Amino acid sequence: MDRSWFMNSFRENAMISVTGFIAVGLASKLVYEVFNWNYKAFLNKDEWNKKGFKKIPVPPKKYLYFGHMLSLSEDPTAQVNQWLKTYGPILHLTMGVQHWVVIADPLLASEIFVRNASKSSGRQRHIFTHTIYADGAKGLSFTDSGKKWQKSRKIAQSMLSPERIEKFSGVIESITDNVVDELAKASNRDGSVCPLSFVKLSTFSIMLKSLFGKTVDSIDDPLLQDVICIADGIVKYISPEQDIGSFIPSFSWITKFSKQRKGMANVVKLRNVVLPKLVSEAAHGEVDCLVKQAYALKEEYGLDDDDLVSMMSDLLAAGGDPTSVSLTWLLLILAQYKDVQQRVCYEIDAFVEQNGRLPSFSDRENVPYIRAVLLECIRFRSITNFGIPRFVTEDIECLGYFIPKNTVVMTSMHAMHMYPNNQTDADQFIPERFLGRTKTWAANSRANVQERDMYVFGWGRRICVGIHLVEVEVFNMCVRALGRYNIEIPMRQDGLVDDIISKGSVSRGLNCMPHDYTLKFIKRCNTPLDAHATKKD
Ligand code: HEM
Repeated sequence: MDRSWFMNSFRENAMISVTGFIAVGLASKLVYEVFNWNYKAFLNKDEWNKKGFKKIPVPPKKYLYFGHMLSLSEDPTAQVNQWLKTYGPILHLTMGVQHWVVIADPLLASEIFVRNASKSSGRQRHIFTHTIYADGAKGLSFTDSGKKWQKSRKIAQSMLSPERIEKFSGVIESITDNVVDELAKASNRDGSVCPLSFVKLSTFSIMLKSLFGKTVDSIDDPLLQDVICIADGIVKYISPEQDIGSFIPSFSWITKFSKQRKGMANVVKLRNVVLPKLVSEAAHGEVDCLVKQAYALKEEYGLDDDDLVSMMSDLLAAGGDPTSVSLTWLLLILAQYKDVQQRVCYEIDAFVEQNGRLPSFSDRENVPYIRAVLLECIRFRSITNFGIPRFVTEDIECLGYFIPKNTVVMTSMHAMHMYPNNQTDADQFIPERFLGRTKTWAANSRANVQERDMYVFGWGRRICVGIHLVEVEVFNMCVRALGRYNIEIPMRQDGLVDDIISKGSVSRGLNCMPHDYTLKFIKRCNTPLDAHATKKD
């Protein structure tokens, strides 16, 4: 039995030196809770074994009181995906007092999150995100789907509409160009470069500029450091192992005094200093930015300044962090699959020869291979595995299954993208499978389940509001990096190149990151872009 997942949270909480007194108290409390839990489990039993419904498979190694918590390995994502492979596309896990249902079948997910949207659009009661960070009802990402959430969501959707994002296309292109140049400089200086901090400079600069009209030039900018620190904190503390008290209420005292709680409190403190100032300066300043638009709508929608601050904090974090992860996968995949990189370069060069400039996002129709590569990147390596878990607020009956109220439901994006019914050779990187796909990612993600190719942005009412912005950023990074540079994984001393992609991913909070890697950026010579630049001179 691998208890490392569970034990890590204890180790981090520095609760190792338990005195005899505490140990006896704890043991008595445990015995009481076990009886209590057993009794409750007995009463609730029928909910999960209702007559006339199919039984949702329960993986083995479910322990008394702790349920599956002790069976999750060091890497819970890999363990759950392994169970999904073995027991089928729907699982029932018990995590202490919580019941989780994990789905790998897109059709089932669609039935639960789209057809039963009114019952499945709550958010998990995670103490850090739901209670401490969102204060129960503020902002967008971690609140329940009540009236305030609906209003905030409407404003966010209008702020991030394709038409509004189009107005910032010049800003996005120029920030991406600067970051690509910085990557190349660092690669020349040091022999190779780890892209993570540079792509964060790109995604967070784009968020700061478009939301607040703020410009940051370097990774060391204090404002950039603050917002990255807030986003990192949210991504870290939202993961379930940070929140033992929500699974085992009798251990909630650990959470109260834990290092994590202090960490989350510091994140909220920093947010409460940085965000109100940013929002106020943007709302009353001269620069055109998305906060101005939100500020103008706030009274009509019955929101106050605090609501706007929480919402902007959500957009900043959700906008900056996962997009940077998708860019790290993109650069790695392009570097490792050299033949794909070469075909992308041919397509860029052909476009430049005809048009005298690099393709912009509005030219995506004219670069079908690049479109297919970017879609396949998103499918092949999921940026997040479980997304932001949902909470079921009313009993659901779907496709012969019964999911009781108060269940946490989540999808495994990885398992869905690798689902054999959806894709042939799903574990291979084959961009050609998507040649001919013309839908934008936002349209693809909202399409009827039979027509969807991507699941990483979620489902139904709570589907990600930033899909269009992500696609624009990913497109620009691909085109603007490979328009001017080739990227390579540095050769080892033995003359071979590491296969980093096959190592799989590393969980960081909600995100799935590539294993550490560096890249070489090599200037491409005699490209059509150079020829056009010379002609202009
Ligand atoms: C590659 C990048 C991104 C990925 C993989 C991603 C993924 C997700 C997922 C899985 C959800 C939960 C959806 C659900 O519950 O069904 C979500 C929600 C959300 N995303 Fe994204 N996202 C990304 C980028 C962005 C960007 C750029 C923004 C904004 C600028 C954004 C803003 C949000 C917000 C506000 C929510 C909460 C929506 C709600 O609860 O109503 N995301 N995202």
